[in-house]
Amino acid sequence: MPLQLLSVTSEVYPLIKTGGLADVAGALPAALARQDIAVTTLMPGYPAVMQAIGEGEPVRRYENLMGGPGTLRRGRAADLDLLVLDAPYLFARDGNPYLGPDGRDWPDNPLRFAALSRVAADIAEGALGSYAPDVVQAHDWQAGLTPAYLHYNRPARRPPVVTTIHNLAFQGVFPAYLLGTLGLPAEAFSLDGLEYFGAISFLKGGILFADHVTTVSPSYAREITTAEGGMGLEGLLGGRTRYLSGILNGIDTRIWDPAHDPLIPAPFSADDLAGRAGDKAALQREFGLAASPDAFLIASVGRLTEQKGLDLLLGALPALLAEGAQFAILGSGDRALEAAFTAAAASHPGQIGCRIGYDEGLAHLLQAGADALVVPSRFEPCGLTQLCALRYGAVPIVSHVGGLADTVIDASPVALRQRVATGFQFTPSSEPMLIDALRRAAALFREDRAAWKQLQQNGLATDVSWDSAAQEYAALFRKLLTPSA
Ligand SMILES: Nc1ncnc2c1ncn2[C@@H]1O[C@H](COP(=O)(O)OP(=O)(O)O[C@H]2O[C@H](CO)[C@@H](O)[C@H](O)[C@H]2O)[C@@H](O)[C@H]1O
Repeated sequence: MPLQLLSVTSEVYPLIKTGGLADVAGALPAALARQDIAVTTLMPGYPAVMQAIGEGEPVRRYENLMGGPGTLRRGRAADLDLLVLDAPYLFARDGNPYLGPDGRDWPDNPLRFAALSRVAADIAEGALGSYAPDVVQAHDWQAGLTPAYLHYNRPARRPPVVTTIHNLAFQGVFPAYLLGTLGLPAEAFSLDGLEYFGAISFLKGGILFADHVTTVSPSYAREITTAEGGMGLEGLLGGRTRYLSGILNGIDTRIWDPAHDPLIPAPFSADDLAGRAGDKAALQREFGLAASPDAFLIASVGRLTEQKGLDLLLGALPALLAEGAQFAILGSGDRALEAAFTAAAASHPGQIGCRIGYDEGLAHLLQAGADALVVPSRFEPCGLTQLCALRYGAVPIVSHVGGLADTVIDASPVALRQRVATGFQFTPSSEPMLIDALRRAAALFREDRAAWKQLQQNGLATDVSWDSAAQEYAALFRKLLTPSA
């Protein structure tokens, strides 16, 4: 009988995605299945999700869930076993799951995600009868109240809960007066409860009341216990290091497979990188760059935010152009950064190309056609784009933080000699050090193509699949079920 895991998440690829959380929640179930773990995913019934499961099978009805009715429906979509919280007054809104059309957080976000966590706790307690999980995995602040409800309710059945932090920058902090509305007792407003600088924090609840906390890389697990990386929660996290671990993310190697990728014009593999030339030409066409096979083409893909250090990249563009390099960027986010990269492309036609928006196909083309992928993050819990880059032969140029530090081997003279390097790292995350790394990369590309090809082949040979992460999660879940643990 497989171990039954309830995964609680606010987004799942390919049903709804704003960031890497969706990729992880979408890919882990298949990898865990190979470890004899059956995952059921609880998520909100956004319109796209309701459409994907149709009617589903109603398994529980709520007359009053945070102020309105809801139905929990069982269904299957995208190869996932789903429990969907169909509560139209909370979730029947198109577009971004967290933001209204004005780009601001929905004002009722605390109610929306408390409802998700409340239902998760009910399922954990055994409310469904037909299904009761052995272990619960609560992802990010949106599921953070799950172990808090279990703590304050003191149910007879209380399976272990693992809280997984994908990004400590988002904590779900809301006014304390909401406690009653969220169905939490007044005692929860305390230092050893949800209280956080005079407000309440959903993620604090997730950390405090979980049996174990994971984050998505070993380095980030360390960084979040420091004043610099802990975002105000370092004290709590530092006091719980016995229950805190970092498990490095993978990527879905079926979706990201350069030998069989319908989203790129020319397939390739580690043994035969020749196809990349066709992909590079297509990328140059698509981004309006000069059709030059020998130009050093650097790409960037992701959310345009300060976290990702894209303001540093903006400052480094003149140096990059001075190296004769080309630059292609795909992303969306901060309006000022969107405007700045759009303007940079307009003033450097043929050298800089920019696409604002979200586009899976272009993301694949960028990875397949670019010579290098730059990720200059200020902090990075894991990072998925550099993993895709490794698998696609786009040499990653990354800051030495979090999961970036854990997944890229810098092309130091020793690593080059030993033929183990996979990319370039720089530290600290500053403009001068980024420029230095870009210059190092440009020089190697120009002067030693054999060494460059070795970097690409080492990247392609790196295991970026979910297999070892799934083994680590499986070992953790099983340990939590062992009485002596
Ligand atoms: N405009 C666009 N068009 C197409 N595709 C786009 C895109 N913008 C982003 N993507 C894709 O979305 C994914 C984002 O992955 P990241 O690791 O950068 O996630 P993010 O920072 O959101 O997530 C957080 O959670 C993840 C998962 O744990 C951590 O890896 C990460 O460090 C943490 O910040 C990548 O697969 C990327 O290709």
